[in-house]
Amino acid sequence: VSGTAMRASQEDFENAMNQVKLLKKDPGNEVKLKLYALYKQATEGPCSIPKPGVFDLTNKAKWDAWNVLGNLPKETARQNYVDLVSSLTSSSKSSSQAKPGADRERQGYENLVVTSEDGITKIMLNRPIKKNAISTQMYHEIMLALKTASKDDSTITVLTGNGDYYCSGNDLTNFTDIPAGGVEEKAKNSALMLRDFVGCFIDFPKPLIAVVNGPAVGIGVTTLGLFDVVYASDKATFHTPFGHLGLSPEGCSSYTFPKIMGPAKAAEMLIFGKKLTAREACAQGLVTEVFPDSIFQKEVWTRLKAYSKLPPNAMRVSKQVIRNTEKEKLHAVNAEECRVLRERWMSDECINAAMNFLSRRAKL
Ligand SMILES: CCCCCCCCCCC/C=C/C(=O)SCCNC(=O)CCNC(=O)[C@H](O)C(C)(C)COP(=O)(O)OP(=O)(O)OC[C@H]1O[C@@H](n2cnc3c(N)ncnc32)[C@H](O)[C@@H]1OP(=O)(O)O
Repeated sequence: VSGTAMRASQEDFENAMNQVKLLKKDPGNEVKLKLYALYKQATEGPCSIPKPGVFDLTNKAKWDAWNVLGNLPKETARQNYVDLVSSLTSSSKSSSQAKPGADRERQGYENLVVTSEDGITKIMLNRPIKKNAISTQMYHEIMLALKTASKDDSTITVLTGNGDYYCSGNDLTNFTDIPAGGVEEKAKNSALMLRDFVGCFIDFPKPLIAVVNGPAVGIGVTTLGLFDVVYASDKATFHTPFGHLGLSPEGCSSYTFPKIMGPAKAAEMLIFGKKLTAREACAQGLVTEVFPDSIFQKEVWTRLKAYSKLPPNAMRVSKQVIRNTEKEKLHAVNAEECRVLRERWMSDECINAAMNFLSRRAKL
């Protein structure tokens, strides 16, 4: 694989890294080693670590693959990485069956349905049997969908849920998938993932609207403080049971919620886990408007279609003027929340709460 015609940007490189995590088919060890080597070369330069012993087969294979790249420049390695990922994703696309309407519906996501129509990109969480709980794969899919939507030709972007729930928060089975490096490694990687995930909401450049079709829990609620507009069905509820789960707030809610509803109301939600009805959430400023469930979809989409026809540049610029004064602060809050959570996830309080749910001893 070579790529000298164009130079891949850091953003292209990061997108390619996300795409690798979403590959449906295992590309095989040879390709994985090549990806590993190009990644190391692109990020660290030529291999300078000691050669592993002959019996350390895996690390020796990785070392060989990296070392063989010699003095290949970092930029070239980055471009080759992007080219290689692109060849993997295009071959997997052409081998999967095209669905009718695929021009408007972006396929390739396992737990999202992403459509673009009437100037609106709709990202729908699509795991209704698990109440749209967000698995690790889904965090990556949502990040990719948001990054793609930020660059497409739609004027506004909507996040919503399929089924009776908007989102039941973090998938608690994420606590069971512990890698060889143990719970510390999992907590470290999860904190990085969460920071990137919330960062995508902070940096989203166009109007971002939540269409909250049903109950929202945990991170499905906290991230609402980073949307521009939140419409809710009167069947929706808003629950952040961090205390019950031995957790602490995320999604910048430790900053946005006190700002939106005042510190006392925010504390009741974020420390004591008080569940709000849609009307209460609206009265406290977290929700823009509540609609009876029977007319929710019709009313909201009629309104959004009208908004999507407004001049796109004016909408973008207005959003940025509103957001830019806060951006640095929001990123700092996000980093601090993730730092605290990394500790929480390793606490007995948190691990016991997750295990109680998973062993069906507790539910919210
Ligand atoms: C070591 C470190 C690892 C850390 C990894 C962290 C990664 C980033 C974390 C970001 C921080 C986010 C925090 C949060 O979001 S906190 C909130 C977490 N959510 C919950 O606690 C909700 C748990 N669910 C429930 O209490 C109930 O399911 C609910 C009230 C939502 C619905 O109840 P109902 O009776 O109507 O329906 P069921 O319980 O029968 O649900 C149907 C099936 O869906 C499964 N389900 C629902 N929610 C979740 C969930 N959050 N995680 C996993 N699975 C969920 C439920 O088990 C049912 O499945 P089965 O049919 O197979 O039994």
